Amino acid sequence: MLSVSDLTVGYQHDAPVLHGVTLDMGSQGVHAIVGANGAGKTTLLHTLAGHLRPTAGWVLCDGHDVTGWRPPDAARAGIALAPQGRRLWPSLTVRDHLTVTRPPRHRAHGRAWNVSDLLDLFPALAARLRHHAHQLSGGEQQMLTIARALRLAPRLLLADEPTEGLAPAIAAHLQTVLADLPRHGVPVCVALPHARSAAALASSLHVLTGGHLNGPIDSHGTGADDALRHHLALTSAARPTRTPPVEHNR
Ligand SMILES: Nc1ncnc2c1ncn2[C@@H]1O[C@H](COP(=O)(O)OP(=O)(O)OP(=O)(O)O)[C@@H](O)[C@H]1O
Repeated sequence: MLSVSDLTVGYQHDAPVLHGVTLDMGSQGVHAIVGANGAGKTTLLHTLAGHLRPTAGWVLCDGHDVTGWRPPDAARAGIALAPQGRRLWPSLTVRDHLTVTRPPRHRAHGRAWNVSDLLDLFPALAARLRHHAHQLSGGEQQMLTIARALRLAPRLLLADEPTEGLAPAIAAHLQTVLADLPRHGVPVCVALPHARSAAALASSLHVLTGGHLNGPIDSHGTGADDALRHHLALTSAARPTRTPPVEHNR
């Protein structure tokens, strides 16, 4: 549903962070953007969500040119961002976060998620409904960040480093939830620093290095040249144990 072509984006006009990035995300699966700190993952996701305006290239949504769109335009098209750093509202409770967030009117809807659906997805939040965001653990805050984004009934969820700083067991739980979202009708684009966790989660991987995007590579490493495969350390141990829903929407 969302694609970018030859995209150049930066914060200063003469110093682009992303160079000629081309990426096609279909309406299924989990797409991972893998890159080291500072590679430009957030820059790419923020451009998709309308927070940054490219200096060159195109953004297409359902085949329409939406280059330079603003966040409300992206939200109306069904793009929801679960941002790095979570950006929860400290004075609001968990229940408040889930009830004040609603899909914008006059927009393209994905699956509707009511509060009980979200508590089924994240049972740990059920006991925390009256707690304020700042009283939650890091893992609970991340669950709430994803749950809040799902309340927008997205057609595509952008998740920026959702497992950053979390204990391995909590990170694994969140990865499982994200990997299952396409089965609930929500494709995902997730930015992650490590290829191993991305390979366990995603149906296709792209790698950002030096502002250039490589890939797609499927979860078996197909599509990677030898140098990139070595870089990713996509060994058999890194492969998912489930059968991945590899898609061919390009
Ligand atoms: N608001 C900004 N103003 C100027 N430069 C920025 C800004 N935000 C990010 N950058 C620069 O853009 C580059 C890419 O940053 P970005 O946050 O997109 O990377 P990232 O891959 O998400 O990194 P991380 O994993 O550390 O979050 C970095 O060199 C960063 O310093």
